[in-house]
Amino acid sequence: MTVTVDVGDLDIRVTAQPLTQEAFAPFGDVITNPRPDLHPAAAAASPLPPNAISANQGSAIQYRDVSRIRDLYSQAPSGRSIPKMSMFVCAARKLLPADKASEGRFRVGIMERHPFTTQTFTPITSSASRYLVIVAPSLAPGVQDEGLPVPTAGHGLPGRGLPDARGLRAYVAESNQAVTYGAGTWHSPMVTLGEQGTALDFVVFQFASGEGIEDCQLVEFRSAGSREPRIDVVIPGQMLSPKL
Ligand SMILES: NC(=O)N[C@@H](O)C(=O)O
Repeated sequence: MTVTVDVGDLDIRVTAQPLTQEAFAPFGDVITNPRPDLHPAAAAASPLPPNAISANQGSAIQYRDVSRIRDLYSQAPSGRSIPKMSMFVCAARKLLPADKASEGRFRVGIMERHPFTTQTFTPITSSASRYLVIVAPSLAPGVQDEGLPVPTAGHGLPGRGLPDARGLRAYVAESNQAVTYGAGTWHSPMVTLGEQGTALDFVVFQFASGEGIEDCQLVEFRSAGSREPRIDVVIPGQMLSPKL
């Protein structure tokens, strides 16, 4: 089910920032090797981070609980779920021109949420290597979202309410970072960055019931009259240039 939201003459420009756990914390988790400097061979002799253990006869480091996974379908109308692993092959999006020639701009027309489950996107080696993570907090409940089921109990959930475009945040992720959207977190469908014709492949893990309205709720931004809604993310030039 798609809810159409009239954003009137809203004109928003958000500049994307690098994806870090600290910046993204209100919306979910970033999963990346916390100590790329630490080789498993050295792990036996060096102190490890608190969530790490030496594993596989000393040939690996295991970092535990790297992301919160939630299955809240016991609170859904269906009351059932199964774990789902899928793959999304995400084409690099065409960006719009921005104020500076080096920058790119992405117009956000649609947001979605999975109210009863976290959703983890893990990139795997592909022709593209960066992506944009766009999220928004929830507004207070209103008449337009009355029909959308959400969990009523659970610590730290956004709860009811349509996306608050004024609170939009955008992050540029590298291919060594996976991201978990918190249950019920409004987010844009994946935006791969890179040359046209390239794509970034993701292994995606979530729970689902098979009931459309429980699994994925969509919002489309519209503007009264003929004008397109202006909810834009600006990607700074240095985040678009290939890595050295
Ligand atoms: N995030 C994204 O690209 N898509 C999804 O969340 C989906 O379930 O379709």
